[in-house]
Amino acid sequence: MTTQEKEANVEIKKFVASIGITLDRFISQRQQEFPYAKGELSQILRDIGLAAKVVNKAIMGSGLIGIEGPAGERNVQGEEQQKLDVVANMRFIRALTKGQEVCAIISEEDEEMIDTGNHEAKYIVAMDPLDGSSNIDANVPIGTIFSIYRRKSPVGTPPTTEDVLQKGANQVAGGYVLYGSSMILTYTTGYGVNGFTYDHTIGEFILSYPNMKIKELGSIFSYNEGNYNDFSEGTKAYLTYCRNQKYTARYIGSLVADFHRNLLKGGIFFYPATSKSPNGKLRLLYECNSLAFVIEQAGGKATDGKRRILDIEPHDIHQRSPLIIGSSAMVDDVMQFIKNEQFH
Ligand SMILES: O=P(O)(O)OC[C@H]1O[C@](O)(COP(=O)(O)O)[C@@H](O)[C@@H]1O
Ligand SMILES: [Mg+2]
Ligand SMILES: [Mg+2]
Repeated sequence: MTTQEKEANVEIKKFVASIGITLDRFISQRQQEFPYAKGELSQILRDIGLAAKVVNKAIMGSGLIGIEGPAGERNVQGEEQQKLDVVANMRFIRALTKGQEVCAIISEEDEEMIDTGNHEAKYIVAMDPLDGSSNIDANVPIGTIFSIYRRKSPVGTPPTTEDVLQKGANQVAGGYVLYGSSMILTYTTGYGVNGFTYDHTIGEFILSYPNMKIKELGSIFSYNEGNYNDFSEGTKAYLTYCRNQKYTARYIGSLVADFHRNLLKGGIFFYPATSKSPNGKLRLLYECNSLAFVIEQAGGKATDGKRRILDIEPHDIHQRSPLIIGSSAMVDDVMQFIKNEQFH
């Protein structure tokens, strides 16, 4: 072999080595750690990755192909649906149905549970197909949030509401996709949190954030200042404490983006009960549960101000919950301030 060929070989090896592990390979490697695993959950994670690629393409080109703006319908929450809410919803439902490993889906955009017809399938998916809808047209990062559960009803029968009304602690996987300056898929199956960045030059998600951990004590606090007057005295007292600590205030208004930033940098996000949303604004089954699973696996905490989010028994697929989530020491501090308010 000539020197040139040897050098070229070295370059090729270097290039190949520089490509991190792909999501696909990571999933397969992890699956081997569970001898009983048959690949169904792996397939669902792949289906989510596929749908995310398609949705990302639609988002990137939305201004060019006229899918910005309202769709002219309202969803079950009474919110005006954006065209991209509808597109993302369709794409994720299609990918999960065609993947054949999911028997039922609940979505922010659908009033009722969706029976996919895959009655032999063992899994349920709860999803917020497009999170941060109010930011779509402003080109601000948005996301997708998902939770995966094992069904409770017998395989081979139609899924029931009992299958979808499960507490967060029953999740077998939870995560989100962030559509920002780059697309990042982050998830946990209960064995740590890993983040994958999409490399569009090779069309693959590449492991870029292995074994993510959140700082015990961060210095970012994140909430909608416009709701301040509605907050409880304890929450207001904590916000004063944050200001006195010279913490940094950051609020994007897309839950996934605010969450991801705090996960990387350390911080706390909260959307408490307000007069407009007495039970909080965010939805337990397809916004709070998944992020609570991820944050706990990263060493943080998530509460509704009274209970651990993952212990809340749901009674309605679209029920809302106050959410306080992030660095464990900061969540403990808020809880202390809330506890103290009862004594004043
Ligand atoms: O505009 P507000 O009241 O601050 O609410 C922002 C919150 O609402 C949401 O946009 C709700 O999610 P959807 O966009 O999926 O409906 C969150 O992403 C975000 O954290
Ligand atoms: Mg949302
Ligand atoms: Mg949404």
